[in-house]
Amino acid sequence: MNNIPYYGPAEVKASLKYEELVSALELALADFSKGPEGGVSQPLRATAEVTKFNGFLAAMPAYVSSRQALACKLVTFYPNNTAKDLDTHMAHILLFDETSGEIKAIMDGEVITAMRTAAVSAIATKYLAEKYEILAVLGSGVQATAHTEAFCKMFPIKKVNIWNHRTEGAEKLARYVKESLGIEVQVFTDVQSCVEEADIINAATFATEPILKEYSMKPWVHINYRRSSYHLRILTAVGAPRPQWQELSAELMNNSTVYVDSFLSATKESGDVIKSGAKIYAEIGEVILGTKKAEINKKTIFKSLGLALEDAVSARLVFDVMEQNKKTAKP
Ligand SMILES: NC(=O)c1ccc[n+]([C@@H]2O[C@H](COP(=O)([O-])OP(=O)(O)OC[C@H]3O[C@@H](n4cnc5c(N)ncnc54)[C@H](O)[C@@H]3O)[C@@H](O)[C@H]2O)c1
Ligand SMILES: O=C(O)[C@@H]1CCCCN1
Repeated sequence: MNNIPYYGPAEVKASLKYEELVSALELALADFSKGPEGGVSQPLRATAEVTKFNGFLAAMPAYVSSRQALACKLVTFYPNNTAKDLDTHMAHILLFDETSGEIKAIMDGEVITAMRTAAVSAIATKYLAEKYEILAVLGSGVQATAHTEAFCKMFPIKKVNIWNHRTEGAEKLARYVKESLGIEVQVFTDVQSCVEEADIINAATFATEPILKEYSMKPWVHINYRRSSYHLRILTAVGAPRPQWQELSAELMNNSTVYVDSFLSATKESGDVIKSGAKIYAEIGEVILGTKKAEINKKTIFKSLGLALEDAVSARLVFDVMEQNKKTAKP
């Protein structure tokens, strides 16, 4: 138990690159959707509710055989922390040796939670969207910022539209987009106008009631009359992680082709799925595997709950980089 390495947020951030994360997670999501022969073991996360303080503590263990990644994330979610100027999600990840079960490292899990969630939304977008010029972002917190960064790195985004329920937040994110990413940006005060022209929409808020309604999305952007000239838009939705919460209206869910990260998580944890009764078309891993084709004649939603396998794969990537750094630093 002595000398277990600890990697803080700065070390984790320096070790992870979106390109590598996307490739590794794509393979792991495909393994997951293969079923038992994919070599992924991942129960539904166990959650201890702290009702008095509107929070929870979740344990998220997973094993991904193809990456030799065995890990458990412990994450707290306290939405009321915003008022205290504290992070709303706090997380640590324990990484284990797959052969012996010994602990190999403990690391910050907040950077991983932000980056792996954005990377998975980017994977869904890569497979399911057909045009990548205008990004609409609903929310301006950790996830909205990570998604903006990941999407702008991975796709040829020309403009970012931002809406947040508090305009100051949207303006802060807009300054980051303009000054650090060098991309045109516009802040909106209503959701409808923000998403109207977008090719990709990302929703990452604490909304507990739908903020995005049926009328807010057109299924296609019509360029001319031939099918090849239409392009499919995508909504990646990462919020509303509780069975009673909704970020998207039931009409929108029911009039869309719904893809998820995990059938089990979506049907047990997602208010958007449970309250709307919407049918799930496929896991994104099935699309990556090619066992389910992308549906192209409807609105497209990718509903993400967040999976332990994503944390395990990311933690393993960080560990490998840190070990490599150690070797190269030795005289
Ligand atoms: N799918 C996943 O893998 C995954 C992973 C992490 C977080 N999440 C979820 O994503 C969402 C955003 O998380 P975050 O880390 O960015 O949190 P955050 O605290 O950094 O940001 C929360 C955002 O929601 C906004 N907001 C607060 N109350 C709102 C309301 N009533 N209506 C609309 N917007 C509101 C805030 O202004 C802020 O922009 C949460 O629901 C979180 O649980 C999902
Ligand atoms: O996958 C995650 O890490 C988060 C934990 C909190 C709720 C939303 N999903």
